[in-house]
Amino acid sequence: MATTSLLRLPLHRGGSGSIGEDRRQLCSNRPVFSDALWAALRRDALNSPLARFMKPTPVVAMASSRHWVPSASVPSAVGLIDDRFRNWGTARRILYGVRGARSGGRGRCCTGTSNVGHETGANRVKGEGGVEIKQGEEDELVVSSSALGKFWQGTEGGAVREAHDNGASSLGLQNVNDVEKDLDSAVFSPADRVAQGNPGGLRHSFEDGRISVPEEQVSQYADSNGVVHDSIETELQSPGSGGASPKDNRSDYKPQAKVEPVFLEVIPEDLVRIHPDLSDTVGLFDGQQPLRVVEQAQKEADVEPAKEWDWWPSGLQEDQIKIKPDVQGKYGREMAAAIQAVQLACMLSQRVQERLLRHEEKAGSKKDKSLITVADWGVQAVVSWVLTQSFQGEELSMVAEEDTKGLRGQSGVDMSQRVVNAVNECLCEASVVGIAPPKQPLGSYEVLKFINKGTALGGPTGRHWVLDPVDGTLGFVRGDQYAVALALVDDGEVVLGVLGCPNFPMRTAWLGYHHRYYRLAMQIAPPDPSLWHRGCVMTAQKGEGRAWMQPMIFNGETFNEFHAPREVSVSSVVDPADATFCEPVEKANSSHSFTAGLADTLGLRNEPLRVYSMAKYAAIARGDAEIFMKFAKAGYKEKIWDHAAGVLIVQEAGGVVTDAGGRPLDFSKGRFLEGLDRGIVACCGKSLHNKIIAAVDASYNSSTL
Ligand SMILES: Nc1ncnc2c1ncn2[C@@H]1O[C@H](COP(=O)(O)OS(=O)(=O)O)[C@@H](OP(=O)(O)O)[C@H]1O
Ligand SMILES: [Mg+2]
Repeated sequence: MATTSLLRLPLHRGGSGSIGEDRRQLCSNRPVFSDALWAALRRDALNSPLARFMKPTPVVAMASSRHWVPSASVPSAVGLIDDRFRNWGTARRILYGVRGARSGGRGRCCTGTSNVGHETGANRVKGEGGVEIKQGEEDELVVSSSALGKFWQGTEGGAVREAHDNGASSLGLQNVNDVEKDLDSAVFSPADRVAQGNPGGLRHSFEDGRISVPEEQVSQYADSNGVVHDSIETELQSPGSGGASPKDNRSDYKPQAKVEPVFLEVIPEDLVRIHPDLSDTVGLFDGQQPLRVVEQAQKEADVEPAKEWDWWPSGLQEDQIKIKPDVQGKYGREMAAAIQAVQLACMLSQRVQERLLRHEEKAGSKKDKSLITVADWGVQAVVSWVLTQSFQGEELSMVAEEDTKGLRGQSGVDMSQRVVNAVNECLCEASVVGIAPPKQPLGSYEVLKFINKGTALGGPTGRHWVLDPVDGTLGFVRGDQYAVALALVDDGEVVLGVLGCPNFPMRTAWLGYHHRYYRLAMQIAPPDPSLWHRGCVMTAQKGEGRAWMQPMIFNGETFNEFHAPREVSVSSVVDPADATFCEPVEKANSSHSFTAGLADTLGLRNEPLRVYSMAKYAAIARGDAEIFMKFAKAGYKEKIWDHAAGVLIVQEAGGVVTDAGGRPLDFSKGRFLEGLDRGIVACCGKSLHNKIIAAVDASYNSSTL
């Protein structure tokens, strides 16, 4: 049977460091007796890939608790119950580290920051020099160090990186020698070590770079899954606990190292229970188990009080809400919910965009440097909430662009609070789309849970909602076009598409004006609704052969006959000389030179229409343009949420969409459009489409794509 090493370090209750009944209480100046801790950390580390970078150097971990992790970050503690450490039975979260070992900086000691569990947002305390200890049911700290080695990766050039989910956490240590040098700087003198005594009561010695612990201190421990672990029993004590102990006397302790070992965090075991069965973890929060873990996290740690709404949100009483979009067809029920979700979510995105333009809100960036805003998360939460409300008791699988990584940690606290506020601000108006608002505002934990529902993997069977909460983020932050795109994939086929384009006016003529202009104009003199100045929502169901457009709900109005959908259809142009093609605004997303070459070959005379987002599909579906082409750089994998809704709407409006080889796009392979041949070509009709595919074939090999 596989064994992992586990060190169980009982923490003593009482004294100034006590964590007592109130688990949120901070533990200040709680020394963690490092010989014990370090022994635990090193014992397996020395048998891990990290070992070759390490010297047998005891480092003292001095915990002094200062930082409290706000409840908003707690779901992040369970947010990645997926990969690296799944072979654990149970573990508690330990963050330990050394001040100065900052990510990306001039790290002074390779200890850095780590979780002994899976990714828990360690970065938020990195470099802050504080320690936090949250207490679980039992006063016991469990350190399992077997995964430590996995946390670190040696790269080809000998560089050490944190194999942390947050890719930004390179320690900036360039080679093995640097690591060793840095470790040297963290050595505490033997005299210090003697002075420290061996407070944990753990006897061990270092020989040939390996740590050895006397047999009698090692016992076996079986976790709840029956996995047997080696365990070492020793003690951690807080300064005031239990009277005169040699361990208490550490307030004058001063490490000689330039770097100061810092933090340690423990969270209740249940928060980070890891499911040994892989099937429990696939799809993350999609399965029951992980959600239960989140639930547990809420109970244990989310202290945010649920507040009542101060007022009945929209002025409508629940029993007055009668509006329900009446949608027929096989997926009529789903379509009705999808329209409500998109209409409501667009209210949120519009608000956020206005705030961005007024500089009251700002965008952040993701790991891949792409932009993200409150609206990306907020829309995802709102759509997820509406779908959950609409299909209560039914399983909900959602493949969506965002996850909650960027909302974790210290840096994410502020953003997550803004997201929660935006979501509540929006949900309290849910009755405008015919849904009763929640009885009380959602807490941060709930909002993050709704966002996390989007982590499903999709695939060839079953129903999966596919969502791009803000497509065309660049356009969005620039105050330009963007789309909220929701589709339903049933057994691998897109069967329903709803595309909300808040800045894409119903009437094409208005496209000539920048939407900021007419927004301004509207404030001065509100125009007649028949001017169709506002954004639109386009919809289609598979097999209907028809596509629809309705005005976006605006300024808190409720659904009414004006919002009834109007049918749209593609352009009837067949002559390339009269056709207009759309393409992404950014060259980085699609080669403008390649499409210019194609346009030339085909005799397209009009200037390309460069529009952000899936509004391009909307433009084709309603005849504003004839062709949409996207040729990303080789190696870029298109995501299903960037196309699903738009593709169906164009097809049902009478258009043709394929890859550049003329094959249908395959939405059955998970989160990516696997097997896509070169690029995407959407066209108003077959004959134009055939010409483009032929032209691509003729010129692709000589292109630099
Ligand atoms: N390198 C690269 N190549 C191709 N495509 C990429 C690339 N990087 C990102 N993306 C995806 O493109 C989505 C934006 O497409 P747009 O058509 O709106 O592009 S553009 O902003 O008008 O240039 C954009 O969607 P959002 O992230 O939702 O904005 C991305 O999914
Ligand atoms: Mg997108």
